[in-house]
Amino acid sequence: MKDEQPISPAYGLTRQMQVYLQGLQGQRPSLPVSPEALERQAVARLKPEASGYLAGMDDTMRSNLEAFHRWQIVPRMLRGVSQRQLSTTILQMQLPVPLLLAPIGVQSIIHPEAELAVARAAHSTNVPLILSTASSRSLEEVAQAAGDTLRWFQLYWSKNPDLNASFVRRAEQSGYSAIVVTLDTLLLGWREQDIQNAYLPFLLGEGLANYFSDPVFRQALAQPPEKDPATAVRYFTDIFLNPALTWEQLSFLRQHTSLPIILKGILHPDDARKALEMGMDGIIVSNHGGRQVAGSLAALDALPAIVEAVNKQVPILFDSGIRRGSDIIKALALGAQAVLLGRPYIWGLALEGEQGVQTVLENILADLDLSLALSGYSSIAQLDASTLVNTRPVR
Ligand SMILES: Cc1cc2nc3c(=O)[nH]c(=O)nc-3n(C[C@H](O)[C@H](O)[C@H](O)COP(=O)(O)O)c2cc1C
Ligand SMILES: O=C(O)C(=O)c1ccccc1
Repeated sequence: MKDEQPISPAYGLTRQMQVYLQGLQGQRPSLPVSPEALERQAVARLKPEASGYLAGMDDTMRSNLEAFHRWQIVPRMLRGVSQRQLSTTILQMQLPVPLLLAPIGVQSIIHPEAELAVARAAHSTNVPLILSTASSRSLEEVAQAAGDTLRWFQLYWSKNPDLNASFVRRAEQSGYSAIVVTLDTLLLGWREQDIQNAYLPFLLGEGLANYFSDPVFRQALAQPPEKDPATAVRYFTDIFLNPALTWEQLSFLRQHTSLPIILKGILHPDDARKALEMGMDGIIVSNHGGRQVAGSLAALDALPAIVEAVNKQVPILFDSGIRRGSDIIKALALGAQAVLLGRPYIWGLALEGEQGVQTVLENILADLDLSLALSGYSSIAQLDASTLVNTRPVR
């Protein structure tokens, strides 16, 4: 697939025709094409604990989706759109598409192949990935499955500074080319479904591959995790989140890596300015898919003011609520350089493993390509505020 150059000048059309031609042979897509149907099917397939874990705060998730609905694309005609340019450059890294896989932890509760299936699908579609610290497979194994696909490592800043430094060193050695520090999860939010189900995957040892394989983590234990998993899990729960973290400590990380550092979970323009002050290389505007603060603003509603505050000094990425190609267009038009896709690829993973992730990615990219062309654009670089109208302004 990669050699076939998945993002051809007519990617969307090629994908459409592939599906329609299969239809002539009596085959229909096995995976639901609409994200809403995909979610329904995945949720029905998963165990209640796993689908409960995927959920977030209903009102914040709804806000994320509604914010996209308030912005609408104004298509332009006859501007020559036979060739489309979807690639972009961020921090001197070439992204084939303005889309990355969001870091999502503990994928073993979704599918036995977990992050390996996702990494293979990222490779076959040439979509960059961001690996969670809390992955079910080690960052080294995932790197191998991802081959030469662009990859970044997401860091949960633990209470053990040596462990943080070790994670960063391992990521550097395994070809991860940026460190994404997640700021919005210094504690886990009040997650009603998980609490109702009395379910936290880590306590069952899920999602701890990077910890259990880490020399610094292992040194802190009297017995290796294989011998005494209960104590290892307890040590993990003691250290893995660090609510004492403050801006000043970001300089520690700066000293420990030459990789670009990108802060994930920014929602206020003053925090974006603070990131610039601290010499950070990029930010991700995100409300964590509505999983942390019930009643928080939609991530998309936070984007314009942050774009203004950052004033092009560092790249801005966006996530929380991306479901279709048109959502990508809207986030880019509002000033993001690229977006992260979260739950939709996990729904694909739940239903069809690697193939499911691949199909979800092929579909959203085909949709993006066609929607871009039909809106009158031959390059994502042409998207700007004039692409959109805000039909229902915020109260
Ligand atoms: C099940 C689940 C686990 C997640 N785990 C992580 C994680 O380990 N690290 C992180 O930075 N973000 C994590 N996120 C947040 C995503 O990276 C992303 O911000 C969010 O899913 C985007 O919203 P969307 O799902 O609406 O696309 C997780 C999200 C979900 C749904
Ligand atoms: O569940 C999450 O949203 C999340 O970000 C997380 C936090 C700790 C470990 C794994 C995932």
